[in-house]
Amino acid sequence: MNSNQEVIRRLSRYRNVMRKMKALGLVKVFSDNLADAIGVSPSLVRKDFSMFNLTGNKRGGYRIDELVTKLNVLLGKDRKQKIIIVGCGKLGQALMNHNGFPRVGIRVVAAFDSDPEVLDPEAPIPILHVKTIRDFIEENQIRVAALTVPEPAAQGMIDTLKKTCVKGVINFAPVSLKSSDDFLVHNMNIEQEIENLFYNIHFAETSLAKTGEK
Ligand SMILES: NC(=O)c1ccc[n+]([C@@H]2O[C@H](COP(=O)([O-])OP(=O)(O)OC[C@H]3O[C@@H](n4cnc5c(N)ncnc54)[C@H](O)[C@@H]3O)[C@@H](O)[C@H]2O)c1
Repeated sequence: MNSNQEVIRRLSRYRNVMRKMKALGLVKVFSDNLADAIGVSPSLVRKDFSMFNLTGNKRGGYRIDELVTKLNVLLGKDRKQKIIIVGCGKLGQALMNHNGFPRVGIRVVAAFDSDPEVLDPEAPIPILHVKTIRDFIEENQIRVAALTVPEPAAQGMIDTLKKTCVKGVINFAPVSLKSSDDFLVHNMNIEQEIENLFYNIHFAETSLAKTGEK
């Protein structure tokens, strides 16, 4: 992830924390609170905010309402976040039924599959044939897609999406697909994440054991 993406990810996390604080009745927040909540230093919070002219001060803190509104604009949260899902198998269906999306303003507007058996154009989230995907994307100005097709179909689908107005894909197939300047791919490789977790645990345990030996 490049440094811009890291800042954007932090802004989104600040926003989510502040929405929870607001729901608890809090009016102001300090950089230390946000830093604690997302595990960074207070000075990094202030640096992130000053980069986007988000005002407040060390003593008086930031007004949560104002900051959330400004972050919404910065992150494009004031616009509808429509996504489509490509591949309506086990994972695609799980994402379609995920009730966390509406809470954060994300709307799954349609899903696509190549298997005629799973199509359901009349469903609340219509499942349409993938051959109609380009027209649907252009008509509905879709900018983000979730890719839940089998690995062999993933690159071909990226090539198709690149010819549309889609600008970003979250890819769940276990293949690392490349981003370009105007087309972002976030690869979510669950196997790799679990493997890394095991490696990290193993590394921590063996380092601890070595330290104990000294
Ligand atoms: N199921 C999981 O828990 C899980 C977890 C992490 C990652 N993944 C990955 O996500 C992807 C989907 O997994 P799944 O378990 O849902 O598989 P699945 O076989 O249940 O579903 C895949 C769906 O994609 C459709 N499809 C195939 N080619 C297509 C194409 N060219 N265009 C449109 N649709 C197409 C199939 O008809 C099917 O409905 C895989 O790459 C898998 O490795 C799955």
